[in-house]
Amino acid sequence: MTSESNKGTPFVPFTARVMAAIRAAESDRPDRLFDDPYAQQFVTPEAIAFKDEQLQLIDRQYVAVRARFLDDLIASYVPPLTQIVILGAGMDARAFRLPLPDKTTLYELDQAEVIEAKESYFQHIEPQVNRQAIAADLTQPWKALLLEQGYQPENPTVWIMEGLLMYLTETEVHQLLQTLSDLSAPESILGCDMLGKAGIDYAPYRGYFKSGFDNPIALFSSYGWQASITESSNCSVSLGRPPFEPTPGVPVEGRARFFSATKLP
Ligand SMILES: C[S@@+](CC[C@H](N)C(=O)[O-])C[C@H]1O[C@@H](n2cnc3c(N)ncnc32)[C@H](O)[C@@H]1O
Repeated sequence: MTSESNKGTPFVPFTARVMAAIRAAESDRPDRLFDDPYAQQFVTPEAIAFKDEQLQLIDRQYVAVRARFLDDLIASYVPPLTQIVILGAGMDARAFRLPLPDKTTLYELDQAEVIEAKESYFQHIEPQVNRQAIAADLTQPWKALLLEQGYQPENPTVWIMEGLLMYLTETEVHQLLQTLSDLSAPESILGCDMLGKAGIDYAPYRGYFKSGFDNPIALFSSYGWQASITESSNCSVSLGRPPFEPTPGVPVEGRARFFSATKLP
C-alpha cells in the first residue's frame, strides 16, 4: 500500500486508515461483528478507494473477522487479567470501545508519529481503561519504554498483534517475540495473525509483506508459548459469515491465519 501524502493532517499510516475504513464499514452493518464508532474519523477517500477497488473481498472480510476474533480473545481473558498490550496499534480503539473493567491497563505501542496523530484524534474522548500510549519503534529495543509506563511483568498479560507481523522481517519478528516473551508471566495470552511464506508473494499485494512462517506452532513454542491456529475462514463461518474462497495460487498454510497462545511456566 502506498504511503500517505501528509498534506498537513496528522500522520496516520495508509494501512491503518484502510483498516479503519473496513472497521467503519463493518460497524455500519445491521449484523455487525463489532461496533467501532471511532473508525470513521480516520477514513479518507483514498482509503475507501483502496478498500473497494484494490483490496480483495476476502481480505476485507478477513480484517473484520480478525477484529472480532481478537475482541473475543480479550473478552475471554480480561478479567481476570488486567493488563493488555497492543503492538502496532494503529488506530485501534479498543481502549475506548470495549466494555473492559476500569482497573484494566491497556498499553498501545506504535511509531512516534502514529501515536502523536492518535493522541490528537482521541484527546477529548475518555478511555474505558487506564490507557497508556507509547511511541516505540518495535524493531528497536522497547522493553524499557513499556516498564517506564508502569507495565508489570510479573502479572500475566494479553498481547495483541493485529496486522503487524507481516510488516516486519523474519529477524524483527524473532526479536519482537523474544522481547514480549521476556516480559510475559506464565498464563499470559497472545493473539495475532501471521502469514505463511507462500503468502508474502501473493500477486495483488506483492511488495507489502516482509515475512511469513511455515511452522508457526514451532515458532511460538521456541519462545515458550503453546499456540493454536484458527483458520480465518472457519472463524468467519462460526460467526455466521460465508467461508472465504481459497486464495488462487496460495496454499492454505500460506494464507494469513489467526493465532492464540498461552505462555507456559
Ligand atoms: C496494518 S496497520 C494495523 C494497525 C492496527 N493493528 C489495526 O489493525 O488497525 C500496521 C501498524 O503497525 C505499525 N508498525 C509497523 N511497523 C512498526 C514498527 N517498526 N514499530 C512500531 N509500529 C509499527 C504501523 O505504524 C501501523 O500502525
